[in-house]
Amino acid sequence: MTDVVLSVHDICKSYGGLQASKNISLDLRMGEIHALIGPNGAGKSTLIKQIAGSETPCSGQVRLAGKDVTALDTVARARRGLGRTFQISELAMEDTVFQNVILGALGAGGSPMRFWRNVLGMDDLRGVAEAALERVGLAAKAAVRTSELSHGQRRQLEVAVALTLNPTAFVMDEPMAGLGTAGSKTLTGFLDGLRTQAPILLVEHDMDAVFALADRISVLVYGEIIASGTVNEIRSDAAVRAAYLGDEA
Ligand SMILES: Nc1ncnc2c1ncn2[C@@H]1O[C@H](COP(=O)(O)OP(=O)(O)OP(=O)(O)O)[C@@H](O)[C@H]1O
Repeated sequence: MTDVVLSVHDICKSYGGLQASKNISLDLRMGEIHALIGPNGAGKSTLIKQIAGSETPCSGQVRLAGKDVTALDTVARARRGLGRTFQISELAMEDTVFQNVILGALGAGGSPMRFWRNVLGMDDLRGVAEAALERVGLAAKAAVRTSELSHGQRRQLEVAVALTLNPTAFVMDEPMAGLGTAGSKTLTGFLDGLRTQAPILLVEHDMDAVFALADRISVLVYGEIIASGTVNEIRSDAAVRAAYLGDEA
């Protein structure tokens, strides 16, 4: 049996004359964190959007848990187990932590009430939300207004929202963005423990976090994967050092 949970095959995407994805193939395996790194404008977000379903590739295929999901929209992919967190937070800052988890779960269900009423009663939904908050360590903050959370706690709350759909894979776009050194360290520890629940495709510029977390790293430059390997392989790759890492390696 294959341990590949999520994969893209030969994805191409153009915006006018600009080729943002050039024949990209990569996979995410059970239990791992696979980091996707590269300079600004390399095409990381474009690839993530095609995986999540908010952009359609010109050619190529996205597969989730062995099924071709290329033709499905974001909601359908979320229902099939794709958990996503965003570069820019989509949380409702004036709502409580608990309301965000409930609303997030309802929203991810598409036409909210209809979907969830078919699947879960309100008590069950509360239970799902409470379990998700417990899992990310925010149970004690359930009644707190979201704007009062630290940036790091908001990231954990986004993960809690994603957890309500019991994801088989996570896709995270720059979760460390906006966090200080201490916040990044805390979130790094949290993500480290999350990979056993569902593997994580992690787009991240914070190289300390990437080197601490990644089982594998793929490097994207000008829409192309120029290298893929373990942390040590990538750190010592001359082309990667020249194109992106420089002294950070
Ligand atoms: N909707 C769009 N229309 C036209 N060009 C786009 C669009 N989205 C992205 N691009 C272009 O595609 C290229 C890849 O952009 P993308 O945002 O995917 O890069 P990135 O690696 O995520 O960058 P960053 O690290 O800064 O977030 C860039 O040249 C960008 O200007």
